[in-house]
Amino acid sequence: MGIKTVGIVGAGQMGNGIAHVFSLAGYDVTLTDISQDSLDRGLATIRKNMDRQVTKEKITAETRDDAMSRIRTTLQVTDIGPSDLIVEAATERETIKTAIFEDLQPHLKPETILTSNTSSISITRLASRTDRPERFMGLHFMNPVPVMKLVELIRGIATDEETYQTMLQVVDSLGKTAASAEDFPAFIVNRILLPMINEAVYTLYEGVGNVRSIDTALKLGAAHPMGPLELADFIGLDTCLAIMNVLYDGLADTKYRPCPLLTKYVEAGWLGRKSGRGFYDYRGETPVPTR
Ligand SMILES: CC(=O)CC(=O)SCCNC(=O)CCNC(=O)[C@H](O)C(C)(C)COP(=O)(O)OP(=O)(O)OC[C@H]1O[C@@H](n2cnc3c(N)ncnc32)[C@H](O)[C@@H]1OP(=O)(O)O
Ligand SMILES: NC(=O)C1=CN([C@@H]2O[C@H](COP(=O)(O)OP(=O)(O)OC[C@H]3O[C@@H](n4cnc5c(N)ncnc54)[C@H](OP(=O)(O)O)[C@@H]3O)[C@@H](O)[C@H]2O)C=CC1
Repeated sequence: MGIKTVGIVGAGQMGNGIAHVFSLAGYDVTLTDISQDSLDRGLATIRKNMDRQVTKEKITAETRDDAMSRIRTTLQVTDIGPSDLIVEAATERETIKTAIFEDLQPHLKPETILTSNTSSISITRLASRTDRPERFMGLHFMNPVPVMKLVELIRGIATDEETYQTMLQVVDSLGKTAASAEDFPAFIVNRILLPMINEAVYTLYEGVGNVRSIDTALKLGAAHPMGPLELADFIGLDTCLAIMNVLYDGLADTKYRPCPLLTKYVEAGWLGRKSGRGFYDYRGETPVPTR
């Protein structure tokens, strides 16, 4: 099926990045969120990131203006019902995602494809709560979306071949590369990445190193572009904890036990960059380690 219109749920760091790449690729995008504030911030971020691409001569000012004009925002999730493709990118909590799909269902076209950008939650289970498990897939972008080349494609047990082929074409049209993963907790990237981040938090918790030494060690010693604690702050510590809990519960193996220090940061509301404080404090000129 030809995809022209895309409805995106959640205007947070992933949702606005996903709107950015779809609109630049020529799709008509409608972005929805539960708060006007998040929609305003999401649009401002898209504009800022496109401005940066103009400055770096990756796109022209005209391309940016065309793309921005293809993005609409709405507080009513039902407004995105008539889209050809839905990308759900709301908070990483299964009850939230399920409720969104339930609210959307009566407003969808029969042929609409549903996708979730979930980092870890079972696609089969999310799909089973909708009226179209055969047209439901995991479409997992990486952060920052405009920069990272990969999109993981996850088929649920019932996803049909046509939907999979359509989504392969969509990923290609965005200039990204797809990697297909089976539907097991946290798929491929986060099955490997999050235990590493969790281990970095244990390394901090046990006093093997401080925030700065752990990040410097992995950046300069293993050529990672960001240290694991800096990356955790970038992803969002709430999201990191949610992914570890899905791994721990879904695979029933103690090796995925979330570090108590990660839980403590989340309980404090220190969620990383998005809340101004995490393993680093971002409220001043330069980030300052909190341990
Ligand atoms: C949790 C999940 O479910 C899955 C995940 O996403 S896990 C997270 C995966 N992501 C990562 O691992 C990111 C690791 N970090 C990096 O790769 C790099 O630090 C980074 C790309 C984020 C920034 O790179 P950097 O070199 O430190 O900064 P910077 O020079 O500002 O940016 C590099 C390029 O990206 C561009 N860029 C950075 N952020 C951007 C954004 N949000 N939008 C558009 N362009 C952006 C910059 O303009 C720059 O472009 P040029 O190469 O043309 O100069
Ligand atoms: N962060 C990352 O690096 C990555 C995250 N992901 C996944 O993407 C999804 C979003 O993550 P991310 O963007 O980081 O999270 P954010 O917290 O930045 O954004 C989530 C957004 O969803 C909104 N939201 C919450 N409930 C609803 C709802 N019922 N309807 C509409 N919008 C809602 C939130 O609004 P409010 O703020 O008002 O609550 C917020 O604006 C998650 O599933 C996450 O696992 C995937 C790849 C990478």
